[in-house]
Amino acid sequence: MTGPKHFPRSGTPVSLRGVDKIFDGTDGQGFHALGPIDLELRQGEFFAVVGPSGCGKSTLLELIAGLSTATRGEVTFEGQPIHGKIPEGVGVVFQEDASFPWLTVVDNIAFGLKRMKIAPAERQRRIDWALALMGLTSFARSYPAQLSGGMRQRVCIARTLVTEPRLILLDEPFGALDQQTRLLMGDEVLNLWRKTGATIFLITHALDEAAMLADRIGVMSSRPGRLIDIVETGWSRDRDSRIVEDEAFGVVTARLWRSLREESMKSMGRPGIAA
Ligand SMILES: Nc1ncnc2c1ncn2[C@@H]1O[C@H](COP(=O)(O)OP(=O)(O)OP(=O)(O)O)[C@@H](O)[C@H]1O
Repeated sequence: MTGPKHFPRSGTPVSLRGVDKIFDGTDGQGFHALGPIDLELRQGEFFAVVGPSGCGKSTLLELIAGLSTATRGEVTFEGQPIHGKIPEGVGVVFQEDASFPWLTVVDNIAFGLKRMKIAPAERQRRIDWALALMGLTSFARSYPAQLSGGMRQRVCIARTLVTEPRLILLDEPFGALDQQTRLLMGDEVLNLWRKTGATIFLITHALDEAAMLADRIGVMSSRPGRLIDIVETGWSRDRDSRIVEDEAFGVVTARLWRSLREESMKSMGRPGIAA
């Protein structure tokens, strides 16, 4: 049982240059949600973004996913401008449990392949691989209601994985889960990241989650969100959730909090309080 085989090992999977997002405001004024943002993801890296509530994290992910269009600047995936739809090779997993309750686990996962013209044998290979990778093989015939929240989220990840994305976008995928389950789901994601070779872009409000999972962490300012710091964690590729016991983990989370504290207070309308 094997996963994707032919991933490019060099180049820039995602590039954002001078990107701003301005929504139409209710009073006729534009609502500057994001930017300007300049960012280049590295091939095969795990990049996380943290930032205060409402700073534009989901907006940033939607721009990369092709679900929204930049007002200014350019967003590219593997050198091609992104607009209008999710590019082939990109998979997205959202926060909410998006499994289909009327389908079994295996049918939920197969759903991700529906629009792709794939021969039955290859389909089955990918489904078996994703079931095994996400630890769902013995639950293949179960319905989502028979699974825990963590397992349902694994179904959603598996549904994305069968499309063999080269870039996986995760928007607070563990937000609804308890702390222990989140740490263990983090291990699952690190495992799939190693096994697929995909580039991962994760949005999270949890500093410990970002610190545990990512190679690099972008810290965003309060709205309009800009990148005010990029922290390199320096973890080895075979890390897992035990990294939280490491002294260096405390150093990374402390640096993130230092960068974020003032910005978080601004987003709560309380600049400088308790400085
Ligand atoms: N379609 C839209 N039209 C108008 N305003 C929007 C739209 N989508 C988002 N916004 C606004 O843009 C800002 C950024 O929203 P976004 O959801 O990207 O922030 P976030 O950092 O992901 O927030 P949170 O951490 O609370 O989930 C918010 O003020 C939000 O209300």
